[in-house]
Order: sequence, then C-alpha cells, then structure tokens
Amino acid sequence: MRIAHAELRWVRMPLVAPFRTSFGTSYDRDTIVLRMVTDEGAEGWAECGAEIDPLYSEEWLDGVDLVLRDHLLPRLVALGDEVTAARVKPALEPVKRHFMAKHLLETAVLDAELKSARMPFATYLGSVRERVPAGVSVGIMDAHADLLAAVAGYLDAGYVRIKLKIEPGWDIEPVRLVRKEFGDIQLQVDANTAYTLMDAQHLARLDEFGLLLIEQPLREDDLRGHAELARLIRTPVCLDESITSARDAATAIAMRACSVINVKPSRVGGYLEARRIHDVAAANGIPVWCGGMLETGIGRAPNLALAALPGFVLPGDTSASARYYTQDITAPFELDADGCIAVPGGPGIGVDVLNEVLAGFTDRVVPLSV
Ligand SMILES: CSCC[C@@H](NC(=O)CCC(=O)O)C(=O)O
Ligand SMILES: [Mg+2]
Repeated sequence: MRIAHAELRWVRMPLVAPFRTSFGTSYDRDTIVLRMVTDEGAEGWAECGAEIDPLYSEEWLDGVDLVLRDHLLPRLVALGDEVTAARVKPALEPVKRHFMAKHLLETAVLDAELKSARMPFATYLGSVRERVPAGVSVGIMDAHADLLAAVAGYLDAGYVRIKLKIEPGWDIEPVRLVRKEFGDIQLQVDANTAYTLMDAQHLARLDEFGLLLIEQPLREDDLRGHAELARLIRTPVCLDESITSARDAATAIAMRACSVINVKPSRVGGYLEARRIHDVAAANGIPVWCGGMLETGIGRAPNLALAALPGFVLPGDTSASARYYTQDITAPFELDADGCIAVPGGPGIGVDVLNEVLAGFTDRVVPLSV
C-alpha cells in the first residue's frame, strides 16, 4: 500500500490528578498522535509514548516530531506502493535508535494494513484471551494517608495489582503501610532508575513484603549492576527502560539481570519488536507484562491486544481510561466485575477515534509530506 496522507497532531490532555515518579511530576499528558491514510483510503492511527521532556528516556516529543519528519518518514515514503508493517523496521534501520518515533510509524502502518485486511491487532499478534486483568500504577504522594486512600480507591475499583512508584525516601515505609493496610494483594514497585548498587542492602529490606517484582531499580544502561543486585535481593528484578529490543532482552536474560520484563511497544519501536521480546522471554521461561506510558485509548487499545498474548502472565499497567482522563479520545476503557478489560475486537486497533474530542485536545496539526 502507499501512504497518501499523514499528519501529526500535538495533543495535551489534563490528568485527573498529578502523577509523580522518581523523575518528575506530570499534570497533563502531552503526546503526538499520528494519523495516516493509505491510497486505499484506510486510516491508521498511532500514539507516541515519548514524554514532553527527555527524562524517562533519551527521546522527547520535539525530537520525535523532528526525526520523524526529517529522517524516518522519507525512508518510508521511498517504499512507494510497497509499504507494509513488516517493511517499516528494515526501511528505518539506518537511523539509530529513536524507537518511540519508529513505533509511531510502524503502528500507524500496521493499523491501516489490518483495517484493510479487516483483522484485529489481537488476531494478528496471536492473542489468546478476550480480556486481560488490569493493574494500576500509583504515583509518589505527599503523605502516606493520600497513598492509602488512593490504593483503597483502586482496589475498590477492582484493580487486581497495585504498582507503587518509589524513590529514595519514599520506599520501605509506603510499601510497609500498604502491605499492612491491604494484606496480601498483588503488589510491586517501580523505581525508574532511582537507585544504585550502593542501595542494595536498603532495597533488600523490601524482601519481607513479598513483592511481585521491583522494576528498574538501577540506571537503564546498568545490566551488570542489575545482575549483581538480583544476587543480593530476593524480590524479582524486572527491567523496563533497559530493554529496547529483543536483543536487549536476550542479553539481560543471559546475564540474569532480570527475571521479569515490562514490555512497552513504544519503548521498543513497535508491536512487532514487542512480540519478539515476548517470544524471547517465553523461550527462556521469563514472564512479561504490558507496561504503559499513560496512553489514551489510541495507544491503550493495541496494548490490550499485546497484553493478551500467552506470555503476558502478569497484570499490566493497562488501566481504565478513567485512571488518567475524565474524557478519553476513544470510547473509555473500563474494568469489568473481575478487574479485567476487554481486548478490542474491531479491525486494526479496534476502536474509533472521537474526532471532535481529539480536536478539542489538539494544540496543533503538522501536515507531513508523503
Ligand atoms: C510518566 S511515567 C511513565 C513510565 C512508567 N509508566 C507507568 O508507571 C504506568 C503508566 C500507565 O499506567 O500507563 C513506567 O516506568 O512504567
Ligand atoms: Mg517502569
């Protein structure tokens, strides 16, 4: 197929509450939505996972906009009539890294391609479930009482797993209080690289709380440190920022730097690489789960399809739309009575974009030359 039209939409959506992590606090969600139309009239949508500032990873929205327009899209357009999702990664290979920008292009192409084939993401990726259990990510708070109230609210809403953001000074005590207040709920923590190997003895104090995992305790480029830490603590080490490809996953597993992987399609360049990571992990007996970047329904829908693959055996950060937004730009995703969310069954990402709502949150539209 050929790309007949493409545009970037810079979107800003207010969060229902500030979301604080070890690298900063978000009050709104800024993102870029890519809309693509093929010569057959199929519309492909994708949502960028990058943040407004390069603090989660080296990518950020202005950089994505620039590298996509100047270096990635021209390589895709050069494919002419031969554009397919499978050809995106090879066509963009000469450009180093920039996985969140590459994910945007590959996902929009895949959405358009699957819509033309009238195939859902779930069928294409090899999903085996119609619903996936929803976990939720809970930010760092100003006071313990606020944390306990937030966790109580999420448990009442039906979430089956709680993830607490931690950082030095906000770790042992919040976990201890949540464990004491709510008993043996499924509980894990995410440090977003906030610790060093010097903190190993301190982090070992989390072992008594029977956590599912500790996510990305050390720097994203410190696989050796994670392997060393994994020998010093009992809590399973899970990697997020460190894993940007199936090759990274194979290396980390071989080095015993992790025993769980958080898979985020936007971090690894798209759903095809996300599935490769799933396959490498499954071949090594390593469980994976679907992470999140506060996606709107445009990104949440395909994430749910991915989370339904057989190796995704732990609840993901695939929360309901209401976790972050009062109004989503698709029909809202909601938990059912079992704390699960239905995997979209329509062609492509399987949800319709609410164009008027999207227009209301759109700061500017950047037409792309194709
Ligand atoms: C702004 S923090 C985004 C990255 C973070 N994501 C989450 O905590 C889950 C966010 C979500 O529910 O989508 C992570 O490191 O896993
Ligand atoms: Mg994380």
